[in-house]
Amino acid sequence: MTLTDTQTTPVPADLPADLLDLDARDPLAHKRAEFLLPAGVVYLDGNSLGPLHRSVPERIERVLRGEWGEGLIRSWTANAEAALDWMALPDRVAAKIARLIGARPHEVAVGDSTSVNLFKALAAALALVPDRRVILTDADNFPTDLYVAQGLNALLGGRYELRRVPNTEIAAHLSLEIAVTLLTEVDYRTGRRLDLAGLSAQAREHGALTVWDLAHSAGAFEVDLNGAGADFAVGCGYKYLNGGPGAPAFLFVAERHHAGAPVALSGWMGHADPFEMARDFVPAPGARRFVPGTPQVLSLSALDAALDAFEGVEMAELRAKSLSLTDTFIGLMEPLCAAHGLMLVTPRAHAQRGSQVSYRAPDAQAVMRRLVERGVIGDFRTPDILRFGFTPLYHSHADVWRAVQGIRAVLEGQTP
Ligand SMILES: Cc1ncc(COP(=O)(O)O)c(C=O)c1O
Ligand SMILES: Nc1c(O)cccc1C(=O)C[C@H](N)C(=O)O
Repeated sequence: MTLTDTQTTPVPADLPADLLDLDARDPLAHKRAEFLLPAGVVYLDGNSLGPLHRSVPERIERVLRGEWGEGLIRSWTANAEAALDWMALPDRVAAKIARLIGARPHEVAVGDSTSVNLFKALAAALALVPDRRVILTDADNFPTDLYVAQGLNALLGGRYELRRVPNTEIAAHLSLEIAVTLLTEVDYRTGRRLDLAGLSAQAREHGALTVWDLAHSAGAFEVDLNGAGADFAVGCGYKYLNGGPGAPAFLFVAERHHAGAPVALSGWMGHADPFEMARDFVPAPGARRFVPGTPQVLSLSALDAALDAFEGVEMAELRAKSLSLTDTFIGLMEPLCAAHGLMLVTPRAHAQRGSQVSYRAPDAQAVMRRLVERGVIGDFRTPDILRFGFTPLYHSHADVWRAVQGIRAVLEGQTP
């Protein structure tokens, strides 16, 4: 299959004029050409794995042959003045992510997986509220968030209660018992978006700390962690940030916690001076102390290159387009829902919607399998969810139209 400049994809002949007009006025339309996508595919799964950014293959080639092949170990420190040294690569990537999530560069650490960063964040947060014993979370939180909390609690002698409540009832369950709220801003199944600012403020009023999972937020719309007074956050590098499979994740630690938050995984690369080879851990300044080991240079380089897609992008514009895409999709899907028994589970209210649209559907797994065969790539999530992710950097309203035509064909049992 060839990877193509998706700008060459022809506009469907039957595209309604209002959608054509929305695409003609799209201030982000030029971004589409930066991504390499397979021809004939409508890719609605960038919320699981972002596509390949045009700059990545060239960057990886340069890192492989030039920096690794030729530079060898010298590349850890070479060309620092030109910001090309590997040692400070995590910091450069952190600065790019910081802009997208309303953080300052030294509040963001990049490395490890989201799960590992959840562990570090939760361990630090719990230690900062030593007199409380309840972790409040969403009953339907992403499994890794629940498993990490369970594992950490077991390590801590089982002294915490993991209180799981529906994500519509978090505020009602805040009390003086809660040590930490462990919440994912956008629900991976339904696409429901929580009120990060409001819940952070309410948690603070109750003396609880917040750990936010931004897996389905970072790069999808503007996030303002400091504006919200959030304490800790984590997120994935391979979803809306397009860093590639297994890309390093990020961890946000608000500056006010740097001095007091314990570093559970205190490794040598989080030391203030790793090559001093000192016997005792002295943390590096800022959030970098939370990345214990050697930076993952190849995957960090891919993420670094892919993040340039956000350069010059106004996040409010990104959000406006995301809402326009999801509104259009919801509207076009309405007759199909009525005819084929699909139920929209994503909130219609903009403030409560991430950048995906999901439906409960009869026979959802088989429907998604047929959709993928037709080139409309979304996700099936248990037990009966069809999930479609929209990414304003490379989707057009014409893509939404194409996707709905594909869904109609599958639901009506047409053969490709
Ligand atoms: C909400 C959420 N958190 C975390 C993860 C992933 O964590 P990790 O990067 O450790 O696989 C995902 C997706 O896999 C997710 O949807
Ligand atoms: N991380 C993933 C992987 O390694 C394989 C397949 C899917 C994923 C995902 O990211 C799943 C995703 N977090 C979700 O929201 O469903």
